[in-house]
Amino acid sequence: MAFKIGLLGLGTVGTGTAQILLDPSGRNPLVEELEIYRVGVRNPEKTRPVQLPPGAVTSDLESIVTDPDVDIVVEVIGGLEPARSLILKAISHGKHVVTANKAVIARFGDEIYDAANEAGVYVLLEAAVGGGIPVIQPLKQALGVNRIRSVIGIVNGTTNYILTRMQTEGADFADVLAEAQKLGYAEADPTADVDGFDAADKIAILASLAFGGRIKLEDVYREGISQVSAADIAYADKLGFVIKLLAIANREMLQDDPTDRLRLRVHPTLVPRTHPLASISGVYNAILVEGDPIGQVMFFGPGAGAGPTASAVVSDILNIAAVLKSAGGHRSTGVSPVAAEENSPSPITNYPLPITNLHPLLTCTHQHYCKIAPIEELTTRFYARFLTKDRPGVIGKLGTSFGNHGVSIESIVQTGFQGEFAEIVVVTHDVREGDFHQALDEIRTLDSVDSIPSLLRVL
Ligand SMILES: NC(=O)C1=CN([C@@H]2O[C@H](COP(=O)(O)OP(=O)(O)OC[C@H]3O[C@@H](n4cnc5c(N)ncnc54)[C@H](OP(=O)(O)O)[C@@H]3O)[C@@H](O)[C@H]2O)C=CC1
Ligand SMILES: N[C@@H](CC=O)C(=O)O
Ligand code: NA
Repeated sequence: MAFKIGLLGLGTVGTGTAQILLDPSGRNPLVEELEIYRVGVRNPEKTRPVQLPPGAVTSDLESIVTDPDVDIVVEVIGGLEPARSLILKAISHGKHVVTANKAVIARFGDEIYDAANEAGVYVLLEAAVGGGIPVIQPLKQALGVNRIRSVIGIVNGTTNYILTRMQTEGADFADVLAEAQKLGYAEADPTADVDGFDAADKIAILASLAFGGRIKLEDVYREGISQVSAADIAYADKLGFVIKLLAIANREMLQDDPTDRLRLRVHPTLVPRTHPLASISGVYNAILVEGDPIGQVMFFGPGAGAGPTASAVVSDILNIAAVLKSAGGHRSTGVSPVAAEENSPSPITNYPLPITNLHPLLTCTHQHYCKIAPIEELTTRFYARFLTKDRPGVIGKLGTSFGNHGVSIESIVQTGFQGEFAEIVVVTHDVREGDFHQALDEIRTLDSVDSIPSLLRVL
């Protein structure tokens, strides 16, 4: 019994996926039963590094998702449209779907999972978060009995690659980004990586699984890495930190907050050098999950790139094939309900059967939306860099303004000069974000303060 795959996209991830499927030797024997049946691309004339069955490649992707012979559609074209419509069409034609597309799931996951549950098909997305790292399946299965307290991750390979190279070699931001693009790590529009959108999509997906509710993407607070300068990387290093783009989801059950809200945020963060996430470098990702009773568990591995991401894609295909296989026949010889409904002139008589009882550990069934606390209510430490006039008493004035708003300072140092201005770096103790910003508003009015070029949170 072969499972016919309709592969949408033959770029970085699609090519890696085809390479595994075309070379099953030494892998799980079920891989031999997965057949690349059709492949959809934008430009079928392009020379490809994989040899595909004759006539398999087409630019008519709709014909793949509606093809009655296709069992599993693999969406690795990326972007929002036509990805969303193709996934929905595949579902309505009874196809199971595997996708690496976090952007589409973070925005349209509710619509897609409602449709999939109704149609009795699976939509799996292991590749969408952490590339090759198994993290989606463990959250759904192996960690499912835990009450999750927090998920903290380095979930974007491109930005971690950029920050690592800036830190270790003093490399230039634009040069390293171009390299990450060449290596196939970056999104088609790399601002999705640099400005934190990709990490926000990923933490929304992880939080939804960890905390068992849907997440509205606009509730995720987001900052990218473009404001991180070489100077901040150097000062952070002197203070015993490395700067990482972290994606954080945690549940804070405060005594005076009975609503049990989540805090969701993506921003560059000073991570103490002794923290397990501090040593994650290059394109590697890591996701630190804390729950009860397990305590801490960390998932680590390559977060982007053809081979690792394809490993996750094919593991999802394998999971679906295994479930279909253990359920016995997965095709019907009757007339397809879709063909009947569409009054098809040539009724389809061999089509994928919907599954009446979807495996509860492979599906996503939650319906309610999680409550999210606003960023102003976050309590965190801050790092701030100030440019001030070189006058006596400036540090005292900064201290007074912070004190006026209940901000307690852990360290304050004058680090040097930038032209005519003195540079002062402050690290605070834990402070309510809203109070910290009020203090900064007051500081900005001080005659001796020129500007505040950097403001970063500290883990
Ligand atoms: N790259 C990575 O490391 C990772 C990527 N992902 C996700 O995987 C997905 C794919 O990424 P990646 O492989 O890097 O992307 P690429 O840009 O390398 O490949 C995209 C592929 O899809 C095809 N395609 C794109 N748009 C259309 C369209 N409108 N109609 C037909 N074909 C289309 C392209 O065709 P053609 O070849 O003819 O141009 C190409 O084959 C994205 O959702 C991405 O976020 C997830 C984890 C890691
Ligand atoms: N652009 C993404 C690719 C994987 O999801 C990244 O850099 O992490
Ligand atoms: Na993954």
